[in-house]
Amino acid sequence: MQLRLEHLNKTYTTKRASVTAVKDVSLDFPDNSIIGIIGKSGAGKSSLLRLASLLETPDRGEVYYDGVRVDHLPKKELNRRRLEIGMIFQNFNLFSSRTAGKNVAFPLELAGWNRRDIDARVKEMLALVGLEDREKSPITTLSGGQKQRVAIARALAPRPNILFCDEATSALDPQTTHEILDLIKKIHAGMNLTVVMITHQMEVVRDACQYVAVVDKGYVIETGAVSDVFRSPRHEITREFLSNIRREEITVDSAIAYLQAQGYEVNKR
Ligand SMILES: Nc1ncnc2c1ncn2[C@@H]1O[C@H](COP(=O)(O)OP(=O)(O)OP(=O)(O)O)[C@@H](O)[C@H]1O
Repeated sequence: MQLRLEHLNKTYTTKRASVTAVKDVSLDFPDNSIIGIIGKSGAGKSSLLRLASLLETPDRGEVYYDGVRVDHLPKKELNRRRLEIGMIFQNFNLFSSRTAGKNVAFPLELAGWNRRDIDARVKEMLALVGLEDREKSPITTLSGGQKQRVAIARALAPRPNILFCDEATSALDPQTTHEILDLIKKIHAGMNLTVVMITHQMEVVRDACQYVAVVDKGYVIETGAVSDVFRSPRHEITREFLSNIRREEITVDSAIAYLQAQGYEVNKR
């Protein structure tokens, strides 16, 4: 699906203050791409995601899915559009009283699928995420990575054509993050799906996304293909995100020094 945002604005007013979280945001990415939206805490990423995923309506501006305007839809039409949207979250948002299989079944029950089709789809989705043997497992017995796999299976079970990921790997260790991003990329390659990832980690953008938008103080300050933005970032905030990943990367020399200190013989060739 092709997602287009035009001049979106959103202001939240509380008793104490009024905050404009999204300011004149326009974005337009190719069909079925993996898009990263990166920004610091409070930059407006989640607010933007809520507008793009139709959870909230903008004060001004427009949201288009495949060229059709979808903000401010009447309730019935909005509910129909919601079936086209999958979402996964940092804290998984699974039903802890249900098994893995029953979590995946939930949106299909809501959509009125019959029992036989639900059972078959649950098995298919759990196999897709590598958890075919955990259908009957209570959620509480699963690791963080396994929980996110169940959440992905649940989000994609009703065959949405866009998947929003809200800091989906932020609660996971680096190895599990890597595995979940690989899974999302594998699934994306096998189906007609646009993926929008909200993140504060440039590694996630580097490892999984084709396009990126950098958000700061409500504005999109830089956007483009990931390869172009990594090669020649134009904005200081983007450069800061990039230098953060470079600092965290293990250099060959530091890895060799570590292994030698552990008593290993290292052949530098
Ligand atoms: N429902 C709301 N009511 C009032 N203010 C809000 C609401 N949602 C967001 N804000 C404000 O809008 C600004 C942007 O918040 P938002 O959560 O979108 O940023 P973010 O980039 O997702 O941050 P984080 O990574 O910390 O979640 C913040 O100043 C926040 O306090």
